[in-house]
Amino acid sequence: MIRVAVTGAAGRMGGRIVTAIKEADGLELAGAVERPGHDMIGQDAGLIAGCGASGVKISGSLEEALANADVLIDFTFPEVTLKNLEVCARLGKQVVIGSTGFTPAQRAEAEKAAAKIPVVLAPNMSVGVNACFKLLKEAAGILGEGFDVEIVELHHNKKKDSPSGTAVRMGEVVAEALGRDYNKVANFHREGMCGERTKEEIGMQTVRGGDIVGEHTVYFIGMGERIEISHRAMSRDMFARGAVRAAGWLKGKAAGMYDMQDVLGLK
Ligand SMILES: NC(=O)C1=CN([C@@H]2O[C@H](COP(=O)(O)OP(=O)(O)OC[C@H]3O[C@@H](n4cnc5c(N)ncnc54)[C@H](OP(=O)(O)O)[C@@H]3O)[C@@H](O)[C@H]2O)C=CC1
Ligand SMILES: O=C(O)C1=N[C@H](C(=O)O)C[C@H](O)C1
Repeated sequence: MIRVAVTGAAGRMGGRIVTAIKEADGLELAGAVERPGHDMIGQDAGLIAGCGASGVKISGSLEEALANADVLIDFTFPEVTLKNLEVCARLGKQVVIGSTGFTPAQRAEAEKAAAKIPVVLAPNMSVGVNACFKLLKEAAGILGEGFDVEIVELHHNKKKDSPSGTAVRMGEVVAEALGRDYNKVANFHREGMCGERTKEEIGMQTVRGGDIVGEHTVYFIGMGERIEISHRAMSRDMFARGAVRAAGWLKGKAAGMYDMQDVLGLK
């Protein structure tokens, strides 16, 4: 049995992950964490998730929640994730990270911790989005320079980071396939007399509103034709199932940084 602890257990993703662990074969919930002082501390994590009593109380201490766990699943925020990673590296626990919005410096910090323990870090745990990454590479390779690339993502009004981690990864995949540097060609802002579109830029547009779970479209726009590769998430459950699958996959893996392409065998 693989014993899993979950941070942000009372959050939007945390609850779905607690439920997905309960539904998975070979894994069990061993710990649940919220920030110290959170209203839900001391409550049963399964009851808060809506999947029935789990016997695991939400704790304000990561160390306590990890005491009986092999692996941590963390969907919180980069600053929190990095602190949690440090604790896991010290205690020799495996980690699955779904948090998004890492700066390059924060990403480098995560890589450092992953030299000590096996870590899966992915901006999107769904099979569909990971298939899209492959399709995008293929499409960009075929279409080449003749098509303008624009990426549009839509999310709920509580999302804190922009553009989404998934949209950034899509931009990186397309840029790499076209021999461009994403950090140089991504264009996040057009307003006023901003001039004609350059051939190289990749437009990154963000929409926020209501309860949209997550939608991503990459447009390849040519003269007289347009290709759109879209993914729409209908619920958070497939992200949670992906994270739980990654937690199972980590068993026996060497220290290092992995992503969902490794977990799904898509590399
Ligand atoms: N990789 C993927 O497939 C996906 C990634 N995400 C990413 O996951 C992250 C979380 O998203 P979401 O669940 O919607 O956000 P939520 O805000 O609903 O959840 C985050 C949770 O973490 C809690 N938290 C804050 N600080 C700590 C701490 N120190 N220790 C433990 N828990 C803490 C928050 O508590 P409080 O509310 O009190 O601050 C909250 O309950 C985001 O970065 C999002 O982009 C989301 C979906 C899919
Ligand atoms: O915050 C969210 O909700 C989501 N975040 C991820 C991202 O930033 O890519 C994945 C998903 O689209 C939902």
